[in-house]
Amino acid sequence: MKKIEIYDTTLRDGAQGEGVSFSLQDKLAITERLDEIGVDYIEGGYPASNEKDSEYFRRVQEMDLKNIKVCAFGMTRRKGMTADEDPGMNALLDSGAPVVTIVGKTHDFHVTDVLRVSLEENLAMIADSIGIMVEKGREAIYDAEHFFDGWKANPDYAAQTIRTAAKAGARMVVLCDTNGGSLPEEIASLTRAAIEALEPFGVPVGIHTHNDGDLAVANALSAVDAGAQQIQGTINGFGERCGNADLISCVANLALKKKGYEVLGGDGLNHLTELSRFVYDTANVNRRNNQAFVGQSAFAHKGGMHVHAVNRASSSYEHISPELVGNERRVLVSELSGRSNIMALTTKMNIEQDRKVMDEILARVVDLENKGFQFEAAEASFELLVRKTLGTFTPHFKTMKYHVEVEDFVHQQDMELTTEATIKLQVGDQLRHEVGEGDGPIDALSTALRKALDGVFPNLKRMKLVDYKVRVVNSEAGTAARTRVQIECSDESDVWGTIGVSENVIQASWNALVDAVEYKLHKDEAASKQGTPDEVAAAN
Ligand SMILES: CC(=O)SCCNC(=O)CCNC(=O)[C@H](O)C(C)(C)COP(=O)(O)OP(=O)(O)OC[C@H]1O[C@@H](n2cnc3c(N)ncnc32)[C@H](O)[C@@H]1OP(=O)(O)O
Ligand SMILES: CC(=O)C(=O)O
Repeated sequence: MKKIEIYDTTLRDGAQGEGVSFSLQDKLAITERLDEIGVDYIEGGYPASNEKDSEYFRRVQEMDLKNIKVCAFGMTRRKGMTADEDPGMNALLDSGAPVVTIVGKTHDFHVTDVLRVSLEENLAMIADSIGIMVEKGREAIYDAEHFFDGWKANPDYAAQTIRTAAKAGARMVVLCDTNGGSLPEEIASLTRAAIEALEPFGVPVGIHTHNDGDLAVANALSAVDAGAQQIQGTINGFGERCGNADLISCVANLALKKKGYEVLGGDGLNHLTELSRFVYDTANVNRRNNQAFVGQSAFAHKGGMHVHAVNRASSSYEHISPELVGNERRVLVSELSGRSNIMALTTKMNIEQDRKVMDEILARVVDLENKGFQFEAAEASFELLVRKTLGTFTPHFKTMKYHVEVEDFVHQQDMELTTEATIKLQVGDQLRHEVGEGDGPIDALSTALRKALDGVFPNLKRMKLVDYKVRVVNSEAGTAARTRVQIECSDESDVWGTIGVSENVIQASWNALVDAVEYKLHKDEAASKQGTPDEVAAAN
Protein backbone atom coordinates (compact mmCIF):
# COMPACT_ATOMS: atom_id res chain seq x y z
CA MET A 1 0.00 0.00 0.00
CA LYS A 2 1.30 3.44 -0.91
CA LYS A 3 0.84 6.14 1.74
CA ILE A 4 -0.70 9.38 0.42
CA GLU A 5 -0.15 12.30 2.78
CA ILE A 6 -3.19 14.43 3.48
CA TYR A 7 -2.28 18.09 3.86
CA ASP A 8 -5.14 20.29 5.03
CA THR A 9 -5.20 24.00 4.19
CA THR A 10 -8.74 24.78 5.40
CA LEU A 11 -7.36 27.34 7.84
CA ARG A 12 -5.26 29.13 5.19
CA ASP A 13 -6.54 28.61 1.61
CA GLY A 14 -10.00 27.65 2.94
CA ALA A 15 -10.18 30.95 4.81
CA GLN A 16 -9.51 32.68 1.45
CA GLY A 17 -12.99 31.53 0.37
CA GLU A 18 -15.68 34.19 0.20
CA GLY A 19 -17.80 34.15 3.36
CA VAL A 20 -15.35 31.98 5.32
CA SER A 21 -13.64 33.34 8.41
CA PHE A 22 -12.33 31.50 11.43
CA SER A 23 -11.75 32.87 14.91
CA LEU A 24 -8.68 31.76 16.82
CA GLN A 25 -10.82 29.33 18.84
CA ASP A 26 -12.32 27.95 15.59
CA LYS A 27 -8.84 27.35 14.21
CA LEU A 28 -7.70 25.52 17.32
CA ALA A 29 -10.86 23.41 17.43
CA ILE A 30 -10.48 22.40 13.77
CA THR A 31 -6.83 21.54 14.34
CA GLU A 32 -7.82 19.22 17.17
CA ARG A 33 -10.47 17.47 15.02
CA LEU A 34 -8.13 17.00 12.07
CA ASP A 35 -5.51 15.54 14.38
CA GLU A 36 -8.03 13.08 15.83
CA ILE A 37 -9.10 11.98 12.37
CA GLY A 38 -5.53 11.23 11.25
CA VAL A 39 -4.73 14.11 8.84
CA ASP A 40 -0.95 14.33 8.29
CA TYR A 41 -0.39 18.10 7.94
CA ILE A 42 -2.37 21.21 8.82
CA GLU A 43 -1.50 24.59 7.37
CA GLY A 44 -2.54 26.81 10.26
CA GLY A 45 -2.23 30.19 8.57
CA TYR A 46 -0.01 32.93 7.26
CA PRO A 47 1.88 34.41 10.24
CA ALA A 48 3.00 37.51 8.28
CA SER A 49 -0.60 38.28 7.45
CA ASN A 50 -2.32 39.06 10.75
CA GLU A 51 -2.03 38.83 14.52
CA LYS A 52 -4.68 36.08 14.78
CA ASP A 53 -2.55 33.76 12.67
CA SER A 54 0.59 34.57 14.68
CA GLU A 55 -1.30 33.89 17.92
CA TYR A 56 -2.55 30.58 16.46
CA PHE A 57 1.03 29.37 16.11
CA ARG A 58 1.78 30.33 19.72
CA ARG A 59 -1.34 28.62 21.05
CA VAL A 60 -1.11 25.49 18.94
CA GLN A 61 2.22 24.69 20.58
CA GLU A 62 0.39 24.24 23.89
CA MET A 63 -1.93 21.61 22.42
CA ASP A 64 -1.35 17.94 22.92
CA LEU A 65 -1.53 16.88 19.27
CA LYS A 66 -1.02 13.22 18.45
CA ASN A 67 -0.05 12.98 14.78
CA ILE A 68 -0.62 16.10 12.82
CA LYS A 69 2.28 18.34 11.77
CA VAL A 70 1.56 22.05 11.94
CA CYS A 71 2.76 24.19 9.01
CA ALA A 72 3.14 27.93 8.65
CA PHE A 73 2.62 29.39 5.18
CA GLY A 74 4.36 32.29 3.45
CA MET A 75 5.80 33.50 0.15
CA THR A 76 9.41 33.57 -0.97
CA ARG A 77 11.52 36.47 0.29
CA ARG A 78 10.76 39.88 -1.16
CA LYS A 79 12.84 41.19 -4.04
CA GLY A 80 15.77 43.41 -3.17
CA MET A 81 16.51 42.06 0.32
CA THR A 82 18.16 39.04 1.87
CA ALA A 83 16.09 36.27 3.40
CA ASP A 84 17.16 37.12 6.93
CA GLU A 85 16.08 40.76 6.45
CA ASP A 86 12.66 39.81 5.13
CA PRO A 87 9.82 40.31 7.65
CA GLY A 88 7.84 37.44 6.07
CA MET A 89 10.70 34.98 6.49
CA ASN A 90 11.16 36.11 10.08
CA ALA A 91 7.47 35.71 10.82
CA LEU A 92 7.64 32.12 9.53
CA LEU A 93 10.65 31.36 11.72
CA ASP A 94 9.17 33.13 14.75
CA SER A 95 5.95 31.12 14.41
CA GLY A 96 7.83 28.14 15.81
CA ALA A 97 6.05 25.84 13.35
CA PRO A 98 8.12 22.73 12.64
CA VAL A 99 7.05 22.78 8.97
CA VAL A 100 7.12 25.81 6.70
CA THR A 101 5.40 25.94 3.32
CA ILE A 102 6.81 28.51 0.92
CA VAL A 103 4.92 29.54 -2.21
CA GLY A 104 7.02 30.71 -5.14
CA LYS A 105 6.59 31.62 -8.79
CA THR A 106 6.91 29.01 -11.55
CA HIS A 107 5.38 30.87 -14.49
CA ASP A 108 7.84 33.22 -16.26
CA PHE A 109 5.01 35.67 -17.04
CA HIS A 110 4.21 36.03 -13.30
CA VAL A 111 7.87 36.61 -12.55
CA THR A 112 8.38 39.36 -15.12
CA ASP A 113 4.91 40.95 -15.14
CA VAL A 114 3.51 40.47 -11.63
CA LEU A 115 6.56 40.32 -9.36
CA ARG A 116 8.51 42.45 -11.87
CA VAL A 117 11.84 40.81 -11.21
CA SER A 118 14.28 39.01 -13.50
CA LEU A 119 13.96 35.26 -13.98
CA GLU A 120 17.33 34.83 -12.20
CA GLU A 121 16.22 36.91 -9.20
CA ASN A 122 13.14 34.70 -8.80
CA LEU A 123 15.35 31.59 -8.71
CA ALA A 124 17.51 33.29 -6.07
CA MET A 125 14.39 34.18 -4.05
CA ILE A 126 13.31 30.50 -4.09
CA ALA A 127 16.77 29.20 -3.17
CA ASP A 128 17.29 31.73 -0.35
CA SER A 129 13.85 31.18 1.16
CA ILE A 130 13.95 27.41 1.23
CA GLY A 131 17.63 27.56 2.22
CA ILE A 132 17.09 29.67 5.35
CA MET A 133 14.23 27.44 6.56
CA VAL A 134 16.30 24.27 6.16
CA GLU A 135 19.31 25.93 7.77
CA LYS A 136 17.13 26.82 10.78
CA GLY A 137 15.98 23.22 11.10
CA ARG A 138 12.51 23.49 9.58
CA GLU A 139 10.93 20.95 7.27
CA ALA A 140 10.37 22.96 4.07
CA ILE A 141 7.58 22.26 1.61
CA TYR A 142 7.69 24.20 -1.65
CA ASP A 143 4.36 25.17 -3.26
CA ALA A 144 5.05 25.78 -6.97
CA GLU A 145 2.38 28.36 -7.74
CA HIS A 146 0.89 28.23 -11.29
CA PHE A 147 2.99 25.14 -11.98
CA PHE A 148 0.79 23.73 -14.75
CA ASP A 149 0.23 27.02 -16.63
CA GLY A 150 3.91 27.86 -16.13
CA TRP A 151 5.11 24.55 -17.54
CA LYS A 152 2.84 24.89 -20.56
CA ALA A 153 4.26 28.38 -21.26
CA ASN A 154 7.96 27.71 -20.56
CA PRO A 155 8.82 24.16 -19.46
CA ASP A 156 12.53 24.81 -19.11
CA TYR A 157 12.03 27.70 -16.71
CA ALA A 158 9.30 25.90 -14.74
CA ALA A 159 11.64 22.92 -14.34
CA GLN A 160 14.44 25.24 -13.16
CA THR A 161 12.22 26.71 -10.42
CA ILE A 162 11.27 23.38 -8.91
CA ARG A 163 14.81 22.01 -9.22
CA THR A 164 16.05 25.12 -7.40
CA ALA A 165 13.64 24.43 -4.54
CA ALA A 166 14.70 20.77 -4.40
CA LYS A 167 18.39 21.63 -4.46
CA ALA A 168 17.90 24.14 -1.64
CA GLY A 169 16.50 21.35 0.54
CA ALA A 170 12.71 21.27 0.05
CA ARG A 171 11.34 17.99 1.43
CA MET A 172 8.53 18.03 -1.11
CA VAL A 173 7.57 20.10 -4.16
CA VAL A 174 3.84 20.65 -4.46
CA LEU A 175 2.51 21.30 -7.97
CA CYS A 176 -0.22 23.93 -7.80
CA ASP A 177 -3.00 24.36 -10.32
CA THR A 178 -3.49 27.84 -8.93
CA ASN A 179 -6.04 29.06 -11.48
CA GLY A 180 -7.89 25.73 -11.33
CA GLY A 181 -8.36 25.45 -15.09
CA SER A 182 -6.37 22.31 -15.93
CA LEU A 183 -7.80 19.01 -17.10
CA PRO A 184 -7.04 15.63 -15.51
CA GLU A 185 -4.97 14.41 -18.48
CA GLU A 186 -2.79 17.56 -18.40
CA ILE A 187 -2.32 17.18 -14.66
CA ALA A 188 -1.24 13.55 -15.10
CA SER A 189 1.30 14.19 -17.84
CA LEU A 190 2.86 17.28 -16.22
CA THR A 191 3.01 15.57 -12.83
CA ARG A 192 5.03 12.81 -14.50
CA ALA A 193 7.25 15.47 -16.11
CA ALA A 194 7.87 17.12 -12.72
CA ILE A 195 8.70 13.79 -11.10
CA GLU A 196 11.27 13.18 -13.85
CA ALA A 197 12.74 16.67 -13.42
CA LEU A 198 13.16 16.10 -9.67
CA GLU A 199 14.45 12.53 -9.89
CA PRO A 200 18.14 13.47 -9.45
CA PHE A 201 17.27 15.17 -6.12
CA GLY A 202 15.09 12.35 -4.78
CA VAL A 203 12.37 14.88 -3.91
CA PRO A 204 8.76 13.70 -4.22
CA VAL A 205 5.86 15.78 -5.53
CA GLY A 206 2.47 16.68 -4.07
CA ILE A 207 -0.61 18.24 -5.66
CA HIS A 208 -2.67 21.35 -4.85
CA THR A 209 -5.68 21.93 -7.10
CA HIS A 210 -8.42 24.53 -7.36
CA ASN A 211 -11.95 23.94 -8.55
CA ASP A 212 -12.49 26.58 -11.23
CA GLY A 213 -13.24 23.90 -13.84
CA ASP A 214 -15.11 21.75 -11.27
CA LEU A 215 -12.29 19.22 -11.54
CA ALA A 216 -10.24 19.83 -8.40
CA VAL A 217 -10.86 16.38 -6.90
CA ALA A 218 -10.46 14.58 -10.25
CA ASN A 219 -7.24 16.52 -10.88
CA ALA A 220 -5.83 15.67 -7.45
CA LEU A 221 -6.60 11.97 -7.98
CA SER A 222 -5.10 12.10 -11.45
CA ALA A 223 -1.85 13.49 -9.99
CA VAL A 224 -1.81 10.70 -7.41
CA ASP A 225 -2.13 8.14 -10.19
CA ALA A 226 0.81 9.82 -11.90
CA GLY A 227 2.92 9.52 -8.76
CA ALA A 228 2.10 12.47 -6.44
CA GLN A 229 2.51 11.54 -2.80
CA GLN A 230 0.66 14.35 -1.04
CA ILE A 231 -2.74 15.96 -1.61
CA GLN A 232 -3.29 19.51 -0.41
CA GLY A 233 -6.93 20.54 -0.09
CA THR A 234 -9.60 21.74 2.30
CA ILE A 235 -12.53 20.27 4.18
CA ASN A 236 -15.72 20.79 2.15
CA GLY A 237 -13.69 22.39 -0.66
CA PHE A 238 -13.63 25.85 0.94
CA GLY A 239 -11.13 28.16 -0.74
CA GLU A 240 -10.26 31.06 -3.00
CA ARG A 241 -12.84 31.65 -5.83
CA CYS A 242 -14.47 28.24 -6.56
CA GLY A 243 -12.51 26.57 -3.79
CA ASN A 244 -9.88 23.87 -3.41
CA ALA A 245 -10.00 20.11 -3.82
CA ASP A 246 -12.41 18.80 -1.18
CA LEU A 247 -10.31 16.53 1.03
CA ILE A 248 -13.43 14.63 2.06
CA SER A 249 -13.94 13.38 -1.50
CA CYS A 250 -10.23 12.88 -2.09
CA VAL A 251 -9.90 10.72 1.00
CA ALA A 252 -13.09 8.74 0.40
CA ASN A 253 -12.21 8.01 -3.23
CA LEU A 254 -8.67 6.98 -2.35
CA ALA A 255 -9.75 4.77 0.51
CA LEU A 256 -12.82 3.20 -1.04
CA LYS A 257 -12.42 3.29 -4.80
CA LYS A 258 -8.80 3.35 -5.80
CA LYS A 259 -6.64 0.33 -5.13
CA GLY A 260 -3.38 0.31 -3.26
CA TYR A 261 -3.45 3.63 -1.40
CA GLU A 262 -3.37 4.21 2.32
CA VAL A 263 -4.89 7.42 3.71
CA LEU A 264 -5.60 8.75 7.21
CA GLY A 265 -5.28 5.43 9.01
CA GLY A 266 -7.39 4.22 11.94
CA ASP A 267 -11.12 4.74 11.60
CA GLY A 268 -10.83 8.32 10.28
CA LEU A 269 -12.87 7.43 7.20
CA ASN A 270 -15.95 6.64 9.33
CA HIS A 271 -15.85 10.14 10.81
CA LEU A 272 -15.84 12.11 7.55
CA THR A 273 -19.51 13.16 7.76
CA GLU A 274 -19.13 14.37 11.33
CA LEU A 275 -15.95 16.26 10.36
CA SER A 276 -17.57 17.93 7.35
CA ARG A 277 -20.53 19.15 9.45
CA PHE A 278 -18.27 20.29 12.26
CA VAL A 279 -16.27 22.47 9.84
CA TYR A 280 -19.44 23.94 8.25
CA ASP A 281 -20.89 24.73 11.66
CA THR A 282 -17.65 26.18 12.97
CA ALA A 283 -17.29 28.39 9.89
CA ASN A 284 -20.99 29.29 10.15
CA VAL A 285 -21.45 28.34 6.50
CA ASN A 286 -24.57 26.57 5.24
CA ARG A 287 -24.03 22.89 4.55
CA ARG A 288 -24.19 21.76 0.93
CA ASN A 289 -26.86 19.05 0.95
CA ASN A 290 -25.76 17.47 -2.31
CA GLN A 291 -22.11 17.23 -1.29
CA ALA A 292 -20.69 13.87 -2.35
CA PHE A 293 -20.26 11.23 0.39
CA VAL A 294 -21.18 13.43 3.38
CA GLY A 295 -24.08 15.66 2.29
CA GLN A 296 -27.50 15.17 3.82
CA SER A 297 -28.80 14.13 0.39
CA ALA A 298 -25.82 11.94 -0.54
CA PHE A 299 -27.86 8.84 0.32
CA ALA A 300 -31.38 10.32 0.23
CA HIS A 301 -33.75 8.44 -2.06
CA LYS A 302 -36.74 10.26 -3.47
CA GLY A 303 -37.96 8.64 -6.69
CA GLY A 304 -40.43 5.84 -6.00
CA MET A 305 -38.63 3.37 -8.26
CA HIS A 306 -35.34 4.04 -6.48
CA VAL A 307 -36.83 3.50 -3.04
CA HIS A 308 -38.50 0.29 -4.21
CA ALA A 309 -35.14 -1.03 -5.38
CA VAL A 310 -33.17 0.21 -2.35
CA ASN A 311 -35.64 -1.60 -0.05
CA ARG A 312 -34.65 -4.82 -1.82
CA ALA A 313 -30.91 -4.15 -2.22
CA SER A 314 -29.35 -0.88 -1.07
CA SER A 315 -26.48 -1.18 -3.58
CA SER A 316 -29.03 -0.82 -6.41
CA TYR A 317 -28.87 2.98 -6.02
CA GLU A 318 -25.91 3.57 -3.71
CA HIS A 319 -22.27 3.60 -4.84
CA ILE A 320 -21.04 2.82 -1.31
CA SER A 321 -22.64 2.03 2.03
CA PRO A 322 -23.32 5.38 3.76
CA GLU A 323 -22.02 4.01 7.09
CA LEU A 324 -18.49 3.74 5.63
CA VAL A 325 -18.18 7.53 5.73
CA GLY A 326 -20.42 8.01 8.79
CA ASN A 327 -23.44 9.09 6.75
CA GLU A 328 -26.94 7.56 6.69
CA ARG A 329 -29.57 6.47 4.22
CA ARG A 330 -32.72 8.57 4.06
CA VAL A 331 -36.02 8.01 2.30
CA LEU A 332 -37.91 11.10 1.22
CA VAL A 333 -41.59 11.41 0.68
CA SER A 334 -43.02 13.60 -2.08
CA GLU A 335 -45.30 13.59 -5.11
CA LEU A 336 -42.65 11.41 -6.79
CA SER A 337 -43.12 8.68 -4.19
CA GLY A 338 -44.53 5.25 -4.67
CA ARG A 339 -45.90 2.92 -2.02
CA SER A 340 -42.30 1.86 -1.24
CA ASN A 341 -41.37 5.33 0.09
CA ILE A 342 -44.36 5.29 2.43
CA MET A 343 -43.57 1.74 3.55
CA ALA A 344 -39.93 2.60 4.25
CA LEU A 345 -40.92 5.58 6.40
CA THR A 346 -43.76 3.89 8.23
CA THR A 347 -41.46 0.95 9.03
CA LYS A 348 -39.36 3.42 11.00
CA MET A 349 -42.56 4.48 12.78
CA ASN A 350 -43.46 0.87 13.69
CA ILE A 351 -46.76 1.11 11.85
CA GLU A 352 -48.58 -1.91 10.54
CA GLN A 353 -48.41 -1.82 6.76
CA ASP A 354 -51.79 -2.28 5.23
CA ARG A 355 -51.65 -1.82 1.44
CA LYS A 356 -54.92 0.12 1.34
CA VAL A 357 -53.79 2.52 4.08
CA MET A 358 -50.40 3.00 2.36
CA ASP A 359 -52.23 3.95 -0.84
CA GLU A 360 -54.44 6.36 1.08
CA ILE A 361 -51.41 8.05 2.68
CA LEU A 362 -49.69 8.27 -0.69
CA ALA A 363 -52.76 9.84 -2.32
CA ARG A 364 -52.92 12.39 0.49
CA VAL A 365 -49.24 13.28 0.09
CA VAL A 366 -49.61 13.72 -3.68
CA ASP A 367 -52.71 15.87 -3.19
CA LEU A 368 -51.04 18.10 -0.57
CA GLU A 369 -47.83 18.45 -2.60
CA ASN A 370 -50.01 19.65 -5.47
CA LYS A 371 -51.24 22.36 -3.14
CA GLY A 372 -47.72 23.49 -2.28
CA PHE A 373 -46.72 21.22 0.62
CA GLN A 374 -43.27 19.66 0.53
CA PHE A 375 -42.74 16.81 2.94
CA GLU A 376 -39.06 16.09 2.25
CA ALA A 377 -37.90 18.50 4.94
CA ALA A 378 -41.02 18.10 7.08
CA GLU A 379 -40.81 14.54 8.33
CA ALA A 380 -42.66 15.45 11.52
CA SER A 381 -45.66 16.81 9.62
CA PHE A 382 -45.60 13.65 7.51
CA GLU A 383 -45.67 11.49 10.64
CA LEU A 384 -48.66 13.43 11.96
CA LEU A 385 -50.38 13.04 8.60
CA VAL A 386 -49.87 9.27 8.79
CA ARG A 387 -51.30 9.15 12.31
CA LYS A 388 -54.28 11.27 11.26
CA THR A 389 -54.94 8.96 8.29
CA LEU A 390 -54.71 5.91 10.56
CA GLY A 391 -56.98 7.55 13.12
CA THR A 392 -54.35 7.23 15.87
CA PHE A 393 -53.72 10.94 16.32
CA THR A 394 -55.12 12.55 19.46
CA PRO A 395 -54.51 16.29 19.58
CA HIS A 396 -53.17 17.70 22.85
CA PHE A 397 -54.97 21.00 22.37
CA LYS A 398 -57.48 22.63 20.10
CA THR A 399 -57.02 26.06 18.51
CA MET A 400 -60.02 28.28 19.20
CA LYS A 401 -58.59 31.49 17.80
CA TYR A 402 -55.39 33.43 17.22
CA HIS A 403 -54.82 37.06 16.41
CA VAL A 404 -51.68 39.03 15.59
CA GLU A 405 -51.27 42.78 15.82
CA VAL A 406 -48.29 44.74 14.50
CA GLU A 407 -47.89 48.34 15.60
CA ASP A 408 -45.57 50.61 13.65
CA PHE A 409 -45.16 54.08 15.14
CA VAL A 410 -44.18 55.47 11.77
CA HIS A 411 -43.85 59.13 12.70
CA GLN A 412 -42.64 58.78 16.26
CA GLN A 413 -38.93 58.78 16.87
CA ASP A 414 -37.37 56.09 19.12
CA MET A 415 -40.57 54.01 19.10
CA GLU A 416 -40.00 50.40 18.15
CA LEU A 417 -42.18 48.23 15.95
CA THR A 418 -44.11 45.93 18.28
CA THR A 419 -45.78 42.62 17.53
CA GLU A 420 -48.31 41.05 19.82
CA ALA A 421 -50.12 37.73 19.41
CA THR A 422 -53.22 36.65 21.31
CA ILE A 423 -54.27 33.01 21.28
CA LYS A 424 -57.14 31.01 22.74
CA LEU A 425 -56.70 27.23 23.14
CA GLN A 426 -58.76 24.42 24.59
CA VAL A 427 -56.40 22.20 26.61
CA GLY A 428 -58.30 19.30 28.18
CA ASP A 429 -61.18 20.95 29.99
CA GLN A 430 -59.38 24.27 30.40
CA LEU A 431 -59.62 27.31 28.18
CA ARG A 432 -56.27 29.11 27.88
CA HIS A 433 -56.09 32.67 26.73
CA GLU A 434 -52.56 34.11 26.41
CA VAL A 435 -50.75 37.07 24.92
CA GLY A 436 -47.16 36.95 23.65
CA GLU A 437 -44.84 39.61 22.33
CA GLY A 438 -42.08 38.96 19.83
CA ASP A 439 -39.67 40.28 17.22
CA GLY A 440 -42.18 39.39 14.53
CA PRO A 441 -45.52 37.61 14.15
CA ILE A 442 -44.10 34.08 14.38
CA ASP A 443 -42.02 34.86 17.41
CA ALA A 444 -45.05 36.44 19.09
CA LEU A 445 -47.30 33.45 18.24
CA SER A 446 -44.67 31.02 19.44
CA THR A 447 -44.28 32.92 22.74
CA ALA A 448 -48.03 32.92 23.33
CA LEU A 449 -48.31 29.21 22.45
CA ARG A 450 -45.53 28.28 24.84
CA LYS A 451 -47.09 30.40 27.60
CA ALA A 452 -50.34 28.53 27.15
CA LEU A 453 -48.81 25.06 27.10
CA ASP A 454 -45.53 25.02 29.06
CA GLY A 455 -47.33 24.73 32.40
CA VAL A 456 -49.33 21.70 31.23
CA PHE A 457 -46.50 20.05 29.25
CA PRO A 458 -43.18 20.94 30.97
CA ASN A 459 -41.16 18.96 28.38
CA LEU A 460 -41.95 21.73 25.86
CA LYS A 461 -39.51 23.96 27.75
CA ARG A 462 -36.67 22.04 26.11
CA MET A 463 -37.98 22.51 22.59
CA LYS A 464 -36.24 25.21 20.54
CA LEU A 465 -37.24 26.79 17.26
CA VAL A 466 -34.02 26.66 15.22
CA ASP A 467 -35.03 27.67 11.71
CA TYR A 468 -37.94 29.27 9.94
CA LYS A 469 -38.24 29.55 6.15
CA VAL A 470 -40.93 31.17 4.07
CA ARG A 471 -41.40 30.66 0.37
CA VAL A 472 -44.09 31.75 -2.07
CA VAL A 473 -45.10 28.66 -4.04
CA ASN A 474 -47.25 30.08 -6.83
CA SER A 475 -46.00 33.62 -7.23
CA GLU A 476 -47.94 34.12 -10.47
CA ALA A 477 -51.09 34.38 -8.29
CA GLY A 478 -49.85 37.72 -6.91
CA THR A 479 -51.13 38.63 -3.46
CA ALA A 480 -53.33 35.52 -3.41
CA ALA A 481 -50.25 33.30 -3.84
CA ARG A 482 -49.79 30.43 -1.40
CA THR A 483 -47.04 30.67 1.17
CA ARG A 484 -45.11 27.66 2.38
CA VAL A 485 -43.64 27.91 5.87
CA GLN A 486 -41.11 25.37 7.06
CA ILE A 487 -40.02 25.27 10.67
CA GLU A 488 -37.17 23.33 12.19
CA CYS A 489 -37.22 22.58 15.93
CA SER A 490 -34.90 20.68 18.19
CA ASP A 491 -34.60 19.30 21.70
CA GLU A 492 -31.68 17.56 23.37
CA SER A 493 -32.03 14.43 21.24
CA ASP A 494 -33.75 15.28 17.94
CA VAL A 495 -34.26 17.79 15.17
CA TRP A 496 -37.59 17.80 13.32
CA GLY A 497 -39.21 19.74 10.52
CA THR A 498 -42.82 20.75 10.00
CA ILE A 499 -44.73 22.56 7.30
CA GLY A 500 -47.73 24.81 6.85
CA VAL A 501 -49.21 26.09 3.58
CA SER A 502 -51.81 28.80 3.19
CA GLU A 503 -52.59 31.94 1.25
CA ASN A 504 -52.06 33.68 4.59
CA VAL A 505 -48.50 33.59 5.93
CA ILE A 506 -49.70 33.82 9.54
CA GLN A 507 -51.97 30.81 9.11
CA ALA A 508 -49.22 28.82 7.36
CA SER A 509 -46.85 29.67 10.22
CA TRP A 510 -49.39 28.78 12.90
CA ASN A 511 -50.08 25.39 11.30
CA ALA A 512 -46.36 24.60 11.09
CA LEU A 513 -45.92 25.71 14.72
CA VAL A 514 -48.82 23.57 15.94
CA ASP A 515 -47.42 20.52 14.11
CA ALA A 516 -44.01 21.13 15.70
CA VAL A 517 -45.51 21.16 19.21
CA GLU A 518 -47.82 18.17 18.59
CA TYR A 519 -44.93 16.17 17.17
CA LYS A 520 -42.79 16.88 20.24
CA LEU A 521 -45.59 15.86 22.60
CA HIS A 522 -46.33 12.65 20.67
CA LYS A 523 -42.69 11.63 20.35
CA ASP A 524 -42.04 12.14 24.07
CA GLU A 525 -45.11 10.09 24.97
CA ALA A 526 -43.97 7.28 22.66
CA ALA A 527 -40.48 7.42 24.18
CA SER A 528 -41.79 7.23 27.73
CA LYS A 529 -43.96 4.23 26.76
CA GLN A 530 -40.88 2.48 25.35
CA GLY A 531 -39.09 3.34 28.53
CA THR A 532 -35.35 3.41 27.78
CA PRO A 533 -33.67 5.57 30.43
CA ASP A 534 -32.56 8.30 27.98
CA GLU A 535 -35.93 8.48 26.36
CA VAL A 536 -37.77 8.63 29.63
CA ALA A 537 -35.43 11.40 30.77
CA ALA A 538 -36.11 13.26 27.55
CA ALA A 539 -39.83 12.90 28.05
CA ASN A 540 -39.85 14.22 31.61
C1 LIG B 1 -1.79 31.28 -4.39
C2 LIG B 1 -2.09 31.77 -3.02
O1 LIG B 1 -3.16 31.58 -2.57
S1 LIG B 1 -0.84 32.51 -2.21
C3 LIG B 1 -1.54 33.05 -0.72
C4 LIG B 1 -2.39 34.27 -0.89
N1 LIG B 1 -2.89 34.67 0.39
C5 LIG B 1 -2.96 35.91 0.78
O2 LIG B 1 -2.61 36.85 0.04
C6 LIG B 1 -3.52 36.16 2.14
C7 LIG B 1 -2.54 36.82 3.07
N2 LIG B 1 -1.90 38.00 2.49
C8 LIG B 1 -1.67 39.14 3.18
O3 LIG B 1 -2.00 39.27 4.36
C9 LIG B 1 -0.94 40.24 2.48
O4 LIG B 1 -1.15 40.16 1.08
C10 LIG B 1 0.60 40.14 2.77
C11 LIG B 1 0.84 40.46 4.25
C12 LIG B 1 1.16 38.77 2.47
C13 LIG B 1 1.36 41.14 1.91
O5 LIG B 1 0.75 42.40 2.05
P1 LIG B 1 1.41 43.70 1.35
O6 LIG B 1 2.84 43.79 1.74
O7 LIG B 1 0.54 44.85 1.70
O8 LIG B 1 1.41 43.42 -0.22
P2 LIG B 1 0.23 43.11 -1.27
O9 LIG B 1 -0.61 42.00 -0.76
O10 LIG B 1 -0.47 44.33 -1.70
O11 LIG B 1 1.11 42.65 -2.54
C14 LIG B 1 1.88 41.50 -2.53
C15 LIG B 1 3.35 41.82 -2.65
O12 LIG B 1 4.06 40.58 -2.55
C16 LIG B 1 4.82 40.36 -3.75
N3 LIG B 1 4.77 38.92 -3.99
C17 LIG B 1 3.73 38.19 -4.43
N4 LIG B 1 4.09 36.91 -4.51
C18 LIG B 1 5.38 36.83 -4.10
C19 LIG B 1 6.29 35.78 -3.96
N5 LIG B 1 5.96 34.50 -4.26
N6 LIG B 1 7.51 36.05 -3.50
C20 LIG B 1 7.87 37.32 -3.18
N7 LIG B 1 7.06 38.37 -3.31
C21 LIG B 1 5.82 38.12 -3.75
C22 LIG B 1 4.12 41.18 -4.80
O13 LIG B 1 4.95 41.46 -5.89
C23 LIG B 1 3.73 42.43 -3.99
O14 LIG B 1 4.85 43.24 -3.79
P3 LIG B 1 5.13 44.58 -4.71
O15 LIG B 1 3.95 45.46 -4.49
O16 LIG B 1 6.39 45.10 -4.15
O17 LIG B 1 5.21 44.10 -6.11
C1 LIG C 1 -0.30 27.83 -3.01
C2 LIG C 1 -1.66 28.06 -3.46
O1 LIG C 1 -2.55 28.26 -2.65
C3 LIG C 1 -1.96 28.00 -4.87
O2 LIG C 1 -1.05 28.06 -5.70
O3 LIG C 1 -3.14 27.91 -5.21
